[in-house]
Amino acid sequence: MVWKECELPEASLYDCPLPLLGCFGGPPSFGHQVEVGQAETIIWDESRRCFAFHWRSLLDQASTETYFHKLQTLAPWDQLKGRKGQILRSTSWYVRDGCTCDYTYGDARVSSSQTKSRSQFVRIMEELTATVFSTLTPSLGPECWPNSANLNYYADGTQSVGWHADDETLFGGESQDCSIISLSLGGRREFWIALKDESMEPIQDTIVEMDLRDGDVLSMEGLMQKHTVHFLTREPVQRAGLSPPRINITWRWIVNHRRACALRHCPVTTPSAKIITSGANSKIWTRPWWQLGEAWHLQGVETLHELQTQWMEGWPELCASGRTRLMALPSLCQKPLLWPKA
Ligand SMILES: O=C(O)CCC(=O)C(=O)O
Ligand SMILES: [Fe+2]
Repeated sequence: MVWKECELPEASLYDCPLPLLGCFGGPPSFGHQVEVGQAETIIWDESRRCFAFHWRSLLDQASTETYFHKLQTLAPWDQLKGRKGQILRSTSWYVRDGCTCDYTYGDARVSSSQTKSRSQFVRIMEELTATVFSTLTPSLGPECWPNSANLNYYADGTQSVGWHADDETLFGGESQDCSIISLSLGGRREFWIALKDESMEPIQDTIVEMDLRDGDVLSMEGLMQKHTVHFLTREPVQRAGLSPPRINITWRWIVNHRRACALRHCPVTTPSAKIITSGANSKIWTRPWWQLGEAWHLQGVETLHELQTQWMEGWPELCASGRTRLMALPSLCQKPLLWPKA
């Protein structure tokens, strides 16, 4: 789907580089079958700075079955109910590394403190986070992995999530780049994405439909939460009650911790740069590096801090020279990122 260009374009990738998770494993494909582990581009809208990618079967069946079973039985599920008392779905909330932020979803508040007593749940989530992110972004360490995840349990095809954006203040998605990565376990379900109008309603002729199957990963990146809404549909009535259960894990980066959280003033590390170290040289890949080809070599620069202090001054000339486009000088990343030497 190609959306009509936005009249008031957002900052371009050229002016404000953004490392896209969908590009970590090589050029993402557009609209054709890709190899396992490679991303397919679902949305590439530079004018709105909206990007979405789909990895089919990132996790194999043995892993998905194990994690499905463990999470189904051990996650501290809270049932969300509609006005008539019907169960909409169940949710659970996971935070890493001493964060105590809770999460509000509509009227429901999902507390993180309950997860403290659920050390088994935390262990499973740690393991699953490591499995997924060491596959998606092998060159980034655990300090760059998301610091939270929302989990949904859909008992059957009657349970769903209506049109919404993940634009809570915690994640900053209403106004700044915000990556959200979701993993599907269990039954296949249909997922829709659309541009939104001023009243947060989907614009009908922009709807992108896709299937999310067991083991699939979907990322929504850049300003997706500002410009679009998404929807997990109900299954058609005749088969809704028979559809197999599904668990969805949606990882996010909390960038605005709550006032009571000990991490309130701690810098957040997101994968805002891709520096590949090889030998004595660090390279920053140009963007899109598979089109422009040449990578920019940075002698001996190992941390983002060095990169910023040593290179920011020369940045306008570098861009103006047209020699290269730097892949990433992050807005969100306030902490130096260290990459291991090859
Ligand atoms: O279950 C899904 O795939 C979507 C869940 C979702 O959009 C959310 O939790 O915000
Ligand atoms: Fe969502």
